[in-house]
Amino acid sequence: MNVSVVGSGYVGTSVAACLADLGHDVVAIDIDADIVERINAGESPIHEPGLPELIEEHAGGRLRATTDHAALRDTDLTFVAMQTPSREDGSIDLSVVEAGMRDVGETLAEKDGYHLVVVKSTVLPGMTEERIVPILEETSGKTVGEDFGVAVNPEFQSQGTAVEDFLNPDKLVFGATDDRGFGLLNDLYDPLVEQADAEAAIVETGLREAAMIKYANNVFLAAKLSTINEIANVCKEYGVDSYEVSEAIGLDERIGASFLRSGAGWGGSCFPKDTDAIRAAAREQDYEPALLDAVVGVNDRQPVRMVDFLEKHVDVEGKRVAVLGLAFKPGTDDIRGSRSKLAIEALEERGADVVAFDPTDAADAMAEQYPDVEYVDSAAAALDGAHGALVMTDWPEFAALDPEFDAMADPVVVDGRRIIERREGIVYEGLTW
Ligand SMILES: NC(=O)c1ccc[n+]([C@@H]2O[C@H](COP(=O)([O-])OP(=O)(O)OC[C@H]3O[C@@H](n4cnc5c(N)ncnc54)[C@H](O)[C@@H]3O)[C@@H](O)[C@H]2O)c1
Ligand SMILES: O=c1ccn([C@@H]2O[C@H](COP(=O)(O)OP(=O)(O)O[C@H]3O[C@H](CO)[C@@H](O)[C@H](O)[C@H]3O)[C@@H](O)[C@H]2O)c(=O)[nH]1
Repeated sequence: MNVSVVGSGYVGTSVAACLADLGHDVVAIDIDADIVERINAGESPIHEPGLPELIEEHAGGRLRATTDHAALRDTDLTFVAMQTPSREDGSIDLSVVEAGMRDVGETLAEKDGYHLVVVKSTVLPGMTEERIVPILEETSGKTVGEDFGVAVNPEFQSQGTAVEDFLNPDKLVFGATDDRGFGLLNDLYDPLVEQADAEAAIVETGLREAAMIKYANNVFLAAKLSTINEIANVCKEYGVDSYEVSEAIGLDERIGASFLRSGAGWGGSCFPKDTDAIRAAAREQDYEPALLDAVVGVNDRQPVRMVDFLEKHVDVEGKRVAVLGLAFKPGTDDIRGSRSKLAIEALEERGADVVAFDPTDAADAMAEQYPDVEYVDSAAAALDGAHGALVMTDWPEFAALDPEFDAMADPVVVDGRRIIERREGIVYEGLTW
C-alpha cells in the first residue's frame, strides 16, 4: 500500500520505517527540514535501537521523506503522528494537530477517490469527531464517511524498544468512521499480523473508545508504578526488600510481573502528559480524579526523596553532586518528563553544584533548561570529587561502575533504579530497600 505519515518524530519515524519494512511504500512528511534531510540521507533523526538499520535499508527505496504535504495525495492513507503536548494547566494542546489537519485537508481537496486519515497521535475521546473531522471537511470540501474516512489507531510502542514493539504488538486497536476504513487498516497491518512473534489481537471499536483505550492503558501502567513505589517506600521504612515483594506479588497473574520496578518514578513523553490530560479532562467534566492525582503526587515525590536520602549523609549546599542519567529511560535520548529534572531542581534549590552525565546527547536538550548544571562526558568525570551521586536512569553501563566511586569526595550513592551493587567503601542508599 502507499502510506503517508504526517509528523516524523519519535512515533512517526518508527512507524514509517517499520511500515516500509513490512513492504509498504511510505512517505514521511515533516515541517522540520532537518528531519527530512536525515531520513533521505539514510540516517535516523532520533536515538532508537533498530531504527538506524531500518532507515538505512529502506531510505531511497520504500521510504522517503519530504516537507511537502502534497505527497500524501499519492497515498491510500495518511497517519497523523504530530505532537499533542500539555498546556500549562496539564490539559491537552491540540493546536499542532489542528494546524497540520488544515494542510492535510487542503491537499485532500485535490485528490480523487477515497482516502483514510488515521489518527495515531494520542487525543482525547471526542476530539477526532468534534475537532479533527470538521477541519478536514471544511478544508477539503469533502464529506467524512463518503469521500474520506477517519480512524483512530493509537500507538502502544515504548521508546527504546519502539521497533520491536511496533513489529510485535499484543494488540492493534482500530476505531473508524466506516467499513472502508476498517478494511484499509486490516490490509495495512496484515503483513505485521502474519509475521509477529505472538498473536496480535485486533480490537475494532468506536473512535471514542479507541482514544480512551490509549489513555486507560498509559494511566493504568502509571498507577501500577506509583502503587509499587508507594509500597516500596513503606518497605524501606520496615527494612523490607521491596524487589523481593515485587517478585512474589508479580507471580499472581492478576497483578502480573511487569512494571513492578520501583524507584525514581515514571517519566517520558507520554505517562506524565497523558495522566495530566486525563485529569484535566475529568475535571472539565466535573469529576475529581482523586486516585490519579495521588498517582502523580507519589511519582513527583520520588526524586525529592532521593535528595532527602542523600542529605541524611551530606549537606549538599555548596557541594558537587553527580546526577547519572538524564534520558527518562535507557535506550533513548529523550528527556521529556525525565525524573532527573526534578532531582536537579531539588538539588539546585538546596544550593548544590550539579554535575551530570548521560551516555546519549541528552545533555544538549537538558542544558537548554538547566544551564547551571555542569555536563561532562563520562560517569567517571561526574563522580570524580563528588559528595554524592544520584542514579536516575538504569543505563546498563551504570551497573558496571565500581572503581569510579572511589574517586568521590563522599561516596554516597542514592540508587534510584536498583542497579548499583552495594559494597564496602560505598554509602549506599536505595529507594527500594
Ligand atoms: N513518543 C512515543 O513513544 C509515543 C508513543 C505512543 C503515542 N505517542 C503519541 O504520538 C504523538 C507524537 O508523539 P512524538 O513523541 O512522536 O512527538 P514528536 O514531537 O517527537 O514528533 C512530532 C513531529 O510532528 C512534526 N510536525 C508538527 N507539525 C507538523 C505539520 N503541520 N506537518 C508535518 N509535521 C508536523 C514535528 O516537526 C515533529 O517532528 C503524540 O500524540 C504522542 O502522545 C507517542
Ligand atoms: O518497572 C518499571 C517500568 C517503567 N518504569 C519507568 O516508567 C517510565 C516509562 O517507561 P516505558 O513505559 O517503558 O516507556 P515509554 O516510552 O514512556 O512508554 C509508555 O508510553 C508510551 C507512549 O504513550 C506507550 O506507547 C507505551 O505503551 C508506554 O509503556 C520510565 O521512566 C521508566 O523508567 C519504572 O520506573 N519501572
